Amino acid sequence: MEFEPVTGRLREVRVITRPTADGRSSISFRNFVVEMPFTKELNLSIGSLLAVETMRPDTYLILEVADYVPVHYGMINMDGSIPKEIRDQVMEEVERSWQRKENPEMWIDVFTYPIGYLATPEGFRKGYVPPLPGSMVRILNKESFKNFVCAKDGVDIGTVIGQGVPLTINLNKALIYHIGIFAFTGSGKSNLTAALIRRILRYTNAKVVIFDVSMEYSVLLLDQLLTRNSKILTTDKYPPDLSLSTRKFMRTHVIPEDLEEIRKDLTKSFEELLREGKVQTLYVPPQGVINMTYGDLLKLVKDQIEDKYTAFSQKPLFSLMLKKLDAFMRENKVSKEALLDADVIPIIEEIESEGKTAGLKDNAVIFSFLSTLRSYVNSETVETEEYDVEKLAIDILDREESSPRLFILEMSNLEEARELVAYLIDEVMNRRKRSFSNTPILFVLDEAQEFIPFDTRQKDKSELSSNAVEKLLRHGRKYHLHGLISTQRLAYLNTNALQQLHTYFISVLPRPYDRQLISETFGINDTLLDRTLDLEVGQWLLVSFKASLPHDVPVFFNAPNNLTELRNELEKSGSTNPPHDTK
Ligand SMILES: Nc1ncnc2c1ncn2[C@@H]1O[C@H](COP(=O)(O)OP(=O)(O)OP(=O)(O)O)[C@@H](O)[C@H]1O
Repeated sequence: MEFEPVTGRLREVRVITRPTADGRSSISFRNFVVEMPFTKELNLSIGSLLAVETMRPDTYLILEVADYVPVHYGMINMDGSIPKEIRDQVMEEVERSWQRKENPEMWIDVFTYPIGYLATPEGFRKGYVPPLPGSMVRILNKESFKNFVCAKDGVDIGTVIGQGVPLTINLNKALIYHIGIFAFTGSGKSNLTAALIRRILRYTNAKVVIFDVSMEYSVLLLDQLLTRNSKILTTDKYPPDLSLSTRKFMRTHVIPEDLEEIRKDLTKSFEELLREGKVQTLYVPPQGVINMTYGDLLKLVKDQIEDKYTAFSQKPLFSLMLKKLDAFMRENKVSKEALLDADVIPIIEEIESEGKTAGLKDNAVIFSFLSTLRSYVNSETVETEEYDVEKLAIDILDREESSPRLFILEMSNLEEARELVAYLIDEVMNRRKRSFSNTPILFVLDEAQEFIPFDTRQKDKSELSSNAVEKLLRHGRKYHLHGLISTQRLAYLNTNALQQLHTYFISVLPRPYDRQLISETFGINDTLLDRTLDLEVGQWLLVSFKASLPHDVPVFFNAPNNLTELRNELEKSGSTNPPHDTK
């Protein structure tokens, strides 16, 4: 470990306790105040890492800077009770002394907190040993910071604020443990999402499925759509005439201001996408014409038990079937929303054999019920011309190297979108369970509060989408199915889903509740999270829990501008002309 030349001393330890965001309990944070000299050599910023001696020899506690303020001894007890004239005199004197620099009456109070790591002669390890008050505190230099924070051979996703080093992350691991992007509207969520997706497509073998309710990503990832095997799926109908459909495409998509000057090139590129058949209409069945779920079967069997016309001799068998279904679903973690599949056949066979042993006649109702059920689960799906959810799931799961890697699902109707999210995730999960493959699939949910709200409803289909996404986040990892969710309000989100994410990107969240929720989930100091309020568009705090980074250190960084990357790529592929030389 190497350090900056300027050192400080640990002056105070403060423990701050506050009620949790839900008001049910309380949470404490340790804060350490370090005194650093006020000198121009001091190289310190929010997010800098410090090392302080502890009670154990050769063991240093690592602290992260959450805030820092200059202090002048002359003003320590200054308040309104001191006469104005004296106050003015003192302040003028203090103002002059800041210019003189390196005056022992001035210093910097640095507010830090322990991030849960110790530096020992054997290297870094997780843990906490109390530091010794008064002892020396050193600042990790750029190289040591980089070694500790950034993933070796990782993918570059921007620049660490204050350090100027590239922030590299382990993208594969970030994917595995799901990703969340949280920020107030206009902070750059779509920009960061698109920048991450282009890196996922480039550096991993994952397939990406974007549920796009704001119709943004066809533009933000246009270069990827042009150069990769990909699909834009829309519930809208496009006219067969190419120029008319291109015009419609341009009309229905928002072109960011920064791309206005290449509008003509964009039109040509969209025409190319349409000509190549990369834009397809997705057939969504009218309500009710959907495949049977396990929940539907449970209801059918229950109805048989309750039906007064069902023969008494058969009722116990229906009850047995219900019991077996219940046990099967519990054991295999099959939800009621899961589509009914051939896995149910052994239960059908068992009940049939029980019926025969019990001496039921061949024409008993239960036998015809079981036999129609068997034909239903064995039936091949009716081949239709339309590109539907099932065909989409098959394409998403296609293992061929040449199969599409990027799918953008454009959905302007929210209820339809929720249904689609639920059916597609269920269909992909069920098919993956039956035919395993380890190609990762990432589902991207923008405006996640619409799909996994805190308060779900059956009526607007949010119950359906929320259950499916929760299942994806809870169990998807086993099947290499992952989620990236982005939202502007955490408070409106299903908290069960939130707890499954291990990589968080946070920018400005104006509501204290949202920030508190994050600090409690990850045990990050409130003061550090409050600094996200100062972030500018495109600046983020990355928090990872055993995922993107080698150590769990919250890190502030500048994200790349996706539109610049898009323009560069379009230029490289000859889709746009290089900008005119203005020199
Ligand atoms: N890293 C960045 N560098 C430069 N510009 C950026 C960066 N991130 C975002 N921007 C710009 O800021 C603006 C808002 O970004 P973006 O649309 O991604 O925000 P958002 O959070 O998704 O907004 P909304 O919630 O309204 O969809 C855009 O013009 C975008 O190009």
